Amino acid sequence: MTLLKIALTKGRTEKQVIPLLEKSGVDCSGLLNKKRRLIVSVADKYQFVLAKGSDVMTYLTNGACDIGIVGSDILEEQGRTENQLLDLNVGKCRFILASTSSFDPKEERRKVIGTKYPNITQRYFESIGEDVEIVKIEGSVELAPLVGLADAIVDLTETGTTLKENNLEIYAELGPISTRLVANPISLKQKKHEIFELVDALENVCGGFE
Ligand SMILES: Nc1ncnc2c1ncn2[C@@H]1O[C@H](COP(=O)(O)OP(=O)(O)OP(=O)(O)O)[C@@H](O)[C@H]1O
Ligand SMILES: O=P(O)(O)OC[C@H]1O[C@H](OP(=O)(O)OP(=O)(O)O)[C@H](O)[C@@H]1O
Repeated sequence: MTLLKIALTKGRTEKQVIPLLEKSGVDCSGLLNKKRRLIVSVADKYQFVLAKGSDVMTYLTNGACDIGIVGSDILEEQGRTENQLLDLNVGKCRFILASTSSFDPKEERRKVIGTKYPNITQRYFESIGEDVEIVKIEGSVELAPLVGLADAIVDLTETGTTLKENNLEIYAELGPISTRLVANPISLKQKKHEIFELVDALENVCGGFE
């Protein structure tokens, strides 16, 4: 049987995708009991490679995996939005510009923006004709305007709890995000049947692109 190698973003994405796989008929007990294992075979058909989100597309472009499951935030940041087969409609959140209540977006000086997403931030400010300085931060981005590291941040929000609990306000909406299934184009030719069997099964439970 042909094995489908799937680079799955570990952590939050993995937790949201496992129930979808189960609903589509894939027995995920191996994944649920994986402990610290990073490669898990499931149903003799799939080999899940548990990767960091920002590395998922590297496994695809280098031919190490056939399929990737990753947030559209990462695809947009990396400029790798092609070859998406399915919107899994989980991991839903939004890109926002946020800061403290004293932030004035109209103030005419070169602002400092803290973010994990420098390319998206650059594109957004270019689109509104503003030149900003971008400071790359790897996590807990909400800290930046609170400690004076940045005037504002571009980050993700889902429930709004993190912003609220840190007294931050939304100044602009930059677009929606969700988890996507992406194919390696070479695998799509070589393993077309296996890939579409999985895509069709998942599409029935997640709806696909709207
Ligand atoms: N608050 C959120 N609500 C819903 N989806 C989110 C949220 N935060 C992130 N995501 C989505 O889930 C993906 C993985 O997020 P996660 O927080 O696990 O990654 P991470 O910040 O890189 O974590 P780590 O550094 O611990 O690996 C993101 O790329 C994004 O698509
Ligand atoms: O609107 P909410 O539901 O509160 O979610 C938003 C938070 O979730 C993500 O952080 P994550 O938990 O991934 O931690 P991180 O700061 O280490 O990236 C994101 O960067 C926000 O901080």
